[in-house]
Amino acid sequence: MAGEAPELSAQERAGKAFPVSWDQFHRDCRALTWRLNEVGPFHAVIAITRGGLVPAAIVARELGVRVIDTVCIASYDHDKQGELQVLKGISDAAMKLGGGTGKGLLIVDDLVDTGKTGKLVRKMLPDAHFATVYAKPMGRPLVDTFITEVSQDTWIFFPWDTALSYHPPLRDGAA
Ligand SMILES: O=P(O)(O)OC[C@H]1O[C@H](OP(=O)(O)OP(=O)(O)O)[C@H](O)[C@@H]1O
Ligand code: HPA
Ligand SMILES: [Mg+2]
Repeated sequence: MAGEAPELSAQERAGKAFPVSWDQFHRDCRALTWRLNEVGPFHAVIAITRGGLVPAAIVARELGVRVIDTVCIASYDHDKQGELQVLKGISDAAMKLGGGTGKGLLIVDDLVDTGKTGKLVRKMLPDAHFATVYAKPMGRPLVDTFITEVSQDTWIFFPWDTALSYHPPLRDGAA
C-alpha cells in the first residue's frame, strides 16, 4: 500500500552484525565436537541443509561418524522467513538406525534463531540429540548442545555467505 513502511527483513530487524570467518567457524565446530564426544557415540549425523552441511562435515570427521544424511528444509529467502518447506525428509536407512525415533542420531545445524526449523526436525526425530554451533535465545531451549549464544537482535554472517570487501574507517561514518 502507498505510504506504508516497507517490511524489514530479519537481518535488518536484527541490527547487530556478528561476522564469522572460516577460521572461527572451524574452531567453534571443533569446540562443539569436544562437547558432543561426551554425549555420543552416534550412529549417524543428520545435517539440516543447507547451513548444517558445513558443521556436519566437520563434526562427523572429528567424531569418526561415516553415515551422514540430510533433512532439506527451506524457510529464509535470503533473510526473510516464510513457511517452512520440507524438500527432502530423513532417509529410511537413517530412520532405521535411530529406531524410528532418532535415538543415537545427531542432528546438526549452523544455528537456531526462532527455533522453527529445529522444532520441525525434533518432531521427526524426538529422541535424537540436536546440536548447533550458535544459538539465539528464542531457539536455545530446543538445542541440546551449542557453543556460542548471540542475542536475538544479532544477525550471524557465515563465511560461505560473505566475501572480503572494503570497509570505510569509523570516522568516515562506518557503523
Ligand atoms: O531457528 P530458525 O528461525 O528456524 O532459523 C534457523 C535456520 O535458518 C537458517 O536456514 P535457512 O532456512 O536460511 O536455509 P539454509 O540453511 O539453506 O541457508 C539456518 O541455517 C537454520 O537452519
Ligand atoms: O542470524 C542468522 N544468520 C544467517 N542465517 C540465519 N537464518 C536465521 N537466522 C540467521
Ligand atoms: Mg538452515
